[in-house]
Amino acid sequence: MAPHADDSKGFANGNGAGPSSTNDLFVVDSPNVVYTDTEIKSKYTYRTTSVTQGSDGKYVATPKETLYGFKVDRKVPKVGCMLVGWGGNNGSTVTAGIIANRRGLVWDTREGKRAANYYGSVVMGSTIKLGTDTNTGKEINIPFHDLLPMTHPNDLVIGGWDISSMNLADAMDRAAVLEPTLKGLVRKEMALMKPLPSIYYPDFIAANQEERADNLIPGSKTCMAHVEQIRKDIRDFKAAHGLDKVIVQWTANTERYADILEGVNDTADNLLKAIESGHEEVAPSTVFAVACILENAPFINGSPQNTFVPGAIQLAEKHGAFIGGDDFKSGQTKMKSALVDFLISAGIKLTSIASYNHLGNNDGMNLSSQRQFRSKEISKSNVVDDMVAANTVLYKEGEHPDHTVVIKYMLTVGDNKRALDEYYAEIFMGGHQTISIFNVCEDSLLASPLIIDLVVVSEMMTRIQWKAHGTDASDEKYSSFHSVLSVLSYMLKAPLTPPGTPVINALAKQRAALTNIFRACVGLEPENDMTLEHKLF
Ligand SMILES: NC(=O)c1ccc[n+]([C@@H]2O[C@H](COP(=O)([O-])OP(=O)(O)OC[C@H]3O[C@@H](n4cnc5c(N)ncnc54)[C@H](O)[C@@H]3O)[C@@H](O)[C@H]2O)c1
Ligand SMILES: O=P([O-])([O-])O[C@@H]1[C@@H](O)[C@H](O)[C@@H](O)[C@H](O)[C@@H]1O
Repeated sequence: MAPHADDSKGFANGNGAGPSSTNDLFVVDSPNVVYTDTEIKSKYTYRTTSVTQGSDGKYVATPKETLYGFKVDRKVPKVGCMLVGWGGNNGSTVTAGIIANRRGLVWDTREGKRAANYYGSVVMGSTIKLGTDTNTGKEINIPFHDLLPMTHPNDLVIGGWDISSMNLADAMDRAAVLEPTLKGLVRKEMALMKPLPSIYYPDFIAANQEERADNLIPGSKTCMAHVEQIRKDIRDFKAAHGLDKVIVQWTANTERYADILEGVNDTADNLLKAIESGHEEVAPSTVFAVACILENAPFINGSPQNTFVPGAIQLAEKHGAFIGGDDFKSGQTKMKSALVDFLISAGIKLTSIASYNHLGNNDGMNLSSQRQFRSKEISKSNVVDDMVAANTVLYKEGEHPDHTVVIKYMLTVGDNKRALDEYYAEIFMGGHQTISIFNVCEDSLLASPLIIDLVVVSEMMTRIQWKAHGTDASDEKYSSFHSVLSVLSYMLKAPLTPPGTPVINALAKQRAALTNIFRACVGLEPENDMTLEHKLF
């Protein structure tokens, strides 16, 4: 008979319900995992290695085990996704994509018929290794989405804000991303979608954005009324659609960095006071973050600006609200975070990276302004830091490859960004390796699946709790993960992590962290690819 959770005794076998699987695909048969109709509880031994360095400089590595308990709420709620910048290229494209998938649309193109899909979504388009077939020894891989009871993007209710009043059908035309045949199939539904008015503080985005700003909440700088209006919008959206939960994402224009000022945005209290007093250094994206934190709606920043000033992070921690960011990792940088990992972990000394791109969408027009470009330059440059720092064989302390980022606005190519990269490296005995890449990134078609992944994973994280297993399980209460959702890093260029914790940019490590944390929630060991079963016989 399947084990059944009994918190008074911790994890104990009992006469519980049969092992109803987390889904139709699999069930974990283990004394460390118990299923009830509402929860999955797992006991997980987290194995790490603690290292100390003796006075002789020698390292001492000590294997360490920490026992955790995870609890997953199996009830998939009704989820809303509110996008800031809904009328933009990404917002209109992801909305059309979800409608097309929900309705199973097929449309004509010059290359023949195309059907709706979620390609580019790690949750909906990739698989994870469940294990090895007992009889055949072959790998059994399952869709990542089936690992835990995650919400399905087809079920998401989409809404949001934009400083442009354009309805989503016209915004889709303005974006010029999707095939006319597909647009025709979703136009009627999207024409009924109109962004809520938003806050607009001209100094934070390029002046060339002013002409589209015709859908505004009054006030050109921060005030508590703006926070309250956004909170009300979230509540009204939730009520109007009978939602259990709302996730908010910033896919609006890239803002300039805000100065970090003592007494203004350095603490939660000072940030709230600064908003109350209308301080000019509080950005619209930070106002949205504060509103979402106070409304307990997870807020994800898909752009590179420093939305999460120290006061915003402290406020999120204080309220136990989830935040994540920064800057969708969609194309050129995603490639970089994989290629640099490959080169450096192969012992090849990368000495320079030249990353150039040009694009002709509104994002590119906004980035043609230096202060907004600077935000993007930072997020596109820092992505190699962890990989370089980890290899002290190739790089001396403080040594770093030359790295330049150039972004140019060229209207003609529209949303189909051209990314040209050159990776130059030293190899064996004075040789060199030069890798030159020409990468056409259809930016919104690459970013939209990330918006979906960020919603699905963030929402899943609101239903996962953990506890450290001491001697008496009954006294321990479950807690949520830290407010800063660093588990989202795979989708982001500049991953936000809890203060004082390391930033990991290597793409493979980011994906492993995400999949292995979800595996632990059903009591499965991390995937380690040792495949000893195929080596030791
Ligand atoms: N591949 C990608 O497309 C990609 C990758 C990484 C990051 N991003 C970031 O995602 C964001 C959106 O990209 P996009 O191509 O959709 O840009 P876009 O310019 O087409 O859309 C941005 C939208 O935000 C709106 N907006 C601006 N300020 C606003 C405010 N204060 N409140 C509400 N709406 C506001 C604009 O009117 C516009 O409709 C940009 O910041 C971009 O840098 C995009
Ligand atoms: O994700 P990625 O392709 O490296 O980066 C992209 C940049 O190349 C592009 O210039 C910018 O407009 C997009 O917002 C995105 O940030």
